[in-house]
Amino acid sequence: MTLDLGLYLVLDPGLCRDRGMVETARLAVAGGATIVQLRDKDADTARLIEAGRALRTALAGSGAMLIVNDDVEAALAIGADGVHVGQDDMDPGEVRRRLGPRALLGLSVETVDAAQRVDPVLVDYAGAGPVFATATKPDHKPPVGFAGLAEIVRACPVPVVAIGGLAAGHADAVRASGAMGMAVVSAICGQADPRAAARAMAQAWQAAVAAGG
Ligand SMILES: Cc1ncc(COP(=O)(O)OP(=O)(O)O)c(N)n1
Ligand SMILES: Cc1nc(C(=O)O)sc1CCOP(=O)(O)O
Ligand SMILES: [Mg+2]
Repeated sequence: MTLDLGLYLVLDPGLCRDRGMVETARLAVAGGATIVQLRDKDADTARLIEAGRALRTALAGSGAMLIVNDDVEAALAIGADGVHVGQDDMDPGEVRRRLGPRALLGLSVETVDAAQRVDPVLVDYAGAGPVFATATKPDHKPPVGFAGLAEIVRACPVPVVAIGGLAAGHADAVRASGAMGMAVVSAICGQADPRAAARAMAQAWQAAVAAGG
């Protein structure tokens, strides 16, 4: 399967509220999300596995990839397409060793220095941000803005997906930075109609790509 970072949904169980993560993901993928990340910072491995298996079943045949945040053992048990880790999580070399050669490995990079240190032999893509301050991740690093994002993209040897405070209206600027997609939580999870929200974002992204930005 080809890696398409275009519209990367990061799930948040709190923001999905009564609709739940599985239905939110299903609607978002119907609207054009290309990747879904299971991110539940309060769940232990057993709960992540349960949620991830339900997500995997719901997304089967959709073409969307399933990534698990932080937890390699859960990703392996789920049979997910990959794992995303941050600079303060497990070492990428160790993640790759446990994950095997086929699964995807995403790594957060918040600075040019971190981007330069990404090993493309181990890491498949980078999540760069936050572009803007966001209440979704209270412990986020300082916002980089679009200029900072462009510097990170230039320094990074793997494709970059931008994250942090993004909405459909940012597609042109994100694309102009050289990023290969937009990762969002609240712009989809927190919305009354996640499918329509995802469709608006996916269309904005595709238009930005078609415009050659
Ligand atoms: C696509 C993407 N990019 C960045 C992150 C943030 O990862 P991390 O810095 O490890 O923070 P937590 O998400 O674990 O709180 C991400 N999850 N996804
Ligand atoms: C999960 C996450 N990681 C970030 C980073 O900067 O690494 S920002 C973030 C949350 C993004 O949420 P929203 O789209 O609602 O702003
Ligand atoms: Mg993490």
